[in-house]
Amino acid sequence: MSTLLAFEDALEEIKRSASVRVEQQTIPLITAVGRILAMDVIAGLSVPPHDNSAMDGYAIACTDWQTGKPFTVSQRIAAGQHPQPLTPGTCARIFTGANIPNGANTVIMQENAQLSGEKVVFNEPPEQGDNIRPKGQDVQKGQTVINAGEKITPMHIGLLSSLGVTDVTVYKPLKVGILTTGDELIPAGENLKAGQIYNSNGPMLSALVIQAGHHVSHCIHAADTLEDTKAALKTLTQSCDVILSSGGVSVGEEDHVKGALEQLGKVHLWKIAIKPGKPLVHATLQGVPFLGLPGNPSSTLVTYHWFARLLLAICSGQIAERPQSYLVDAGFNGGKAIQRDEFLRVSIGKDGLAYAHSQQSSGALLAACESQGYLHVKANTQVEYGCAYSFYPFSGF
Ligand SMILES: Nc1nc2c(c(=O)[nH]1)N[C@H]1C(S)=C(S)[C@@H](COP(=O)(O)OP(=O)(O)OC[C@H]3O[C@@H](n4cnc5c(N)ncnc54)[C@H](O)[C@@H]3O)O[C@H]1N2
Ligand code: MOO
Repeated sequence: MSTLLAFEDALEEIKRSASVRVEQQTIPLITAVGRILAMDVIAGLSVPPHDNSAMDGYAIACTDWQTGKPFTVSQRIAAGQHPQPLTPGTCARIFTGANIPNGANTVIMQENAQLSGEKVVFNEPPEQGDNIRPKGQDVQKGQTVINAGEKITPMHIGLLSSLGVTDVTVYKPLKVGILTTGDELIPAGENLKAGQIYNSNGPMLSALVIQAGHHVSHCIHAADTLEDTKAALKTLTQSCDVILSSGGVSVGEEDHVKGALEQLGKVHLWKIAIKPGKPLVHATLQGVPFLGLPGNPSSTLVTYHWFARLLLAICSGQIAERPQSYLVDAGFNGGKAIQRDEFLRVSIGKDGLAYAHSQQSSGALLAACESQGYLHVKANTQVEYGCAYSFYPFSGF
């Protein structure tokens, strides 16, 4: 057990060794949702660019207001018009979004105004700044609004459009190669023979990679031989920025991934103190980062979520952030403590407590589908009812 690398140390090691693997390109903003920004965006103007009205109403100078005083309407300002300075002692009819005229410093909403012939009376004393959205309230000119490495969201597209931005410099999508191994595996659609099972990790890994915004450039299935594994790895190094594999990383005679890596590249780490997912391997093959995920489907899922996702994020130019988590009290007592960090598949009950799925085998995938996230139980810790543990919802990965 002492040869296993601690969970946090393994995360640090992968973070430290990874770097951006993709080039930059400039694309129209409207097509950029989900892409990774390659340069900070600095606001070239303030938003809003001028003080403007938050309400339909009347703009006045606060000091002109007196109880019962009738105001003459000296101008009408609709959104998009350039106002004249306010004639002292008068009011301006103004509409939502219209610029505030020089000399006015408050807007009274029309519901609080009384028309009296051609004039208007305001019953309540206004406060300076009422119903005015000041210049730069949203964004100040010169402010950094998005940092390089952030994933562009629909909100960013709106914000950048408000700044007049039409194009952004982003990273090209990361080309990810996927290798599955195992003579027992056949693709869905074929008839199962004795001893065979369907390949589920290949399609799951493809989906995880696509969901994260990367490009699956090549999927290969290798037979359980050293030669076939090496041939597949050579092909993938030629066409991919990063390679992920599933299976063949444990100690059995049929496990050839680690052996192939040792012959073709450099192995940085093997075996981590986590459950599930212990025999994870991290290597470099002719400059291409490689992560070999254990073949048990839940081990593949957990090691993808924690390690592959991080590696792909950094290689694609993204800021490497730990998935969102919060503390949740356990609604159960766990088994005895083990010397590995454990990621239990759990759901949050109506009482707000975390409940472990009854099936925690690393070979079981339905349990993950029926759960909401991971409860992180640190090495040498026993889960106790009512004690708090970090809960990582699947939606944060
Ligand atoms: N003597 C030991 N045996 C094992 C150890 C150990 O320390 N000593 N570790 C166990 C642990 S923990 C894990 S996890 C597995 C990982 O083994 P591999 O990564 O070498 O994976 P395989 O042996 O190839 O497969 C394991 C399991 O998963 C199924 N599998 C593999 N690929 C797929 C796929 N694409 N789709 C669906 N299912 C897949 C495979 O059929 C096996 O049942 O090793 C333990 N053994
Ligand atoms: O480390 Mo393995 O994934 O427990 O079965």
